[in-house]
Amino acid sequence: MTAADLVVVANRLPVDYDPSADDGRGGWRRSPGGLVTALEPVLRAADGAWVGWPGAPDVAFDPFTEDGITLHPVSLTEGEVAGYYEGFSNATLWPLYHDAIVAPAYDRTWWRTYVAVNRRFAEAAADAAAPGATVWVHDYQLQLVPKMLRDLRPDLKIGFFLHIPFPPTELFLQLPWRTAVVEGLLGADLVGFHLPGGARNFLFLAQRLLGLHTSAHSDLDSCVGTVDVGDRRVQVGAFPISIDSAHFAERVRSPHIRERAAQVREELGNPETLLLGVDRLDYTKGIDIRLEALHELLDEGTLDPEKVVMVQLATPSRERVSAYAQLREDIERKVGHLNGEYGQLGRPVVHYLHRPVDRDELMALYSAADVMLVTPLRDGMNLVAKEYIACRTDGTGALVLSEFTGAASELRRAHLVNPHDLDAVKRAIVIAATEEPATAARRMQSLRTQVLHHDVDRWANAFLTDLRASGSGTTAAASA
Ligand SMILES: O=P(O)(O)OC[C@H]1O[C@H](O[C@H]2O[C@H](CO)[C@@H](O)[C@H](O)[C@H]2O)[C@H](O)[C@@H](O)[C@@H]1O
Ligand SMILES: Cc1cn([C@@H]2O[C@H](COP(=O)(O)OP(=O)(O)O)[C@@H](O)[C@H]2O)c(=O)[nH]c1=O
Repeated sequence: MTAADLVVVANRLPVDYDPSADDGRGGWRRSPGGLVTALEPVLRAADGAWVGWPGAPDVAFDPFTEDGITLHPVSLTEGEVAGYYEGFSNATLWPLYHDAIVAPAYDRTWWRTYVAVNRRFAEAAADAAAPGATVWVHDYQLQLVPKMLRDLRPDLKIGFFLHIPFPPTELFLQLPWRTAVVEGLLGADLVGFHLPGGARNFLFLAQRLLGLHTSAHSDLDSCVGTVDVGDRRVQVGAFPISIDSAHFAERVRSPHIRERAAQVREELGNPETLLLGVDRLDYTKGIDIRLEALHELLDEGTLDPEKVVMVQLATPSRERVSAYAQLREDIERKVGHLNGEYGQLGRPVVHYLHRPVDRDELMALYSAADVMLVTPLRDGMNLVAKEYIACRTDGTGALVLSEFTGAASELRRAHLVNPHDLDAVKRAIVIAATEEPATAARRMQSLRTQVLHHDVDRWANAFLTDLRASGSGTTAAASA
């Protein structure tokens, strides 16, 4: 395999290996989550390489090419999946970075596995990159890779982007390995976050934990500051991610998706109001909140069970992490209660699917739904909110959106809610479902303008342009 000029390094490859697929012969399927949705079109256009885990333990594959991208699988043992992925990434960092919605666990053996696996990713990236290449490292699972990779390959341009929120500094300071994480990230030439707040928190920590000289700017462009690390100047910026908006807007118009959207409404009994939720089954997503809101609205008679139907897709996620197993029980109990009290024979009020749904079916659902419910307690961005808007090509539809998503900072005309305030969520659902059509259309028009103009190409270009320009500026150490 020839080395690539642009290399993406992420925990997952864009495809997951499922050993039980195809009657036990094994097969590949699309990986879950918004990171893959966002990066796949960017890398395909650049003929780049992607370094990542194939999603199953104890399998090893040589590099191969899929759809124009060279994939470099990184093998993990069962024990490494438990310590690095389920443990340190998803039972320590994920809850800590999402405002400690569940308590983060601090386990020294998980940390040691995280260090060892980060080193393996850094070595794989060093092998995949051509001389002077650009390497773009992604997300909380790989925060040590930038420094490890710089030590191996000082010739590379190294960028890092965090897809989840960067936490308030007092929460981050709980992490026993906080200094090593900040040092790891500072191996990059550019460290990017969705929002300026995350970038500012990181600048503060670089100064506080490592005593480094930092400067912050309040200008409107994407760069919010710099950190001087020896003779290098690291840029720190905010780059809100997006979707391939034009692709969604075009594909949703195809006849088979339109027909499927009409069929969905028909199959659901042509409800007056179709509510939709689309999430990984994650405690950050606030699925329980929207179910509670619906339950109370039905209890008090504000919504009529004859006229409203909710569809909730909940892709299985991180099922061996205990908080996720607990969440599944909770959500399924709530769905059962709602249907037990308000469903009819053959006509539940909540249709709940616990499996991944493919993109065309998802677009048909976006197209069919009157109100999209996006109510996370915390979310880095939330691409689902943007996908729904891109699919509303006729200008109808309404979005109820948590203030605590990254998307809320751009989608100001959505029905913004504080998900901790159940009455506010209920009010927003009712307003979204009943708003006068001309007012709703003006809202949707403004949301569509935002999403169609700020697409994933713009995000990637902004990041890569700043990355390629990084390294300028003289630090005190360099001029001494
Ligand atoms: O790989 P998994 O453990 O199955 O999780 C799926 C992905 O979830 C997270 O996605 C985030 O990235 C999105 C795109 O930037 C963003 O919109 C969303 O708010 C985030 O939650 C995670 O960050 C990825 O690494 C995972 O692959
Ligand atoms: C439920 C479901 C989702 N998708 C796709 O997954 C991503 C989700 O991205 P988002 O940023 O909203 O959140 P996370 O990354 O999961 O934290 C989005 O592109 C959805 O279209 C899917 O393809 N199929 C599904 O069933």
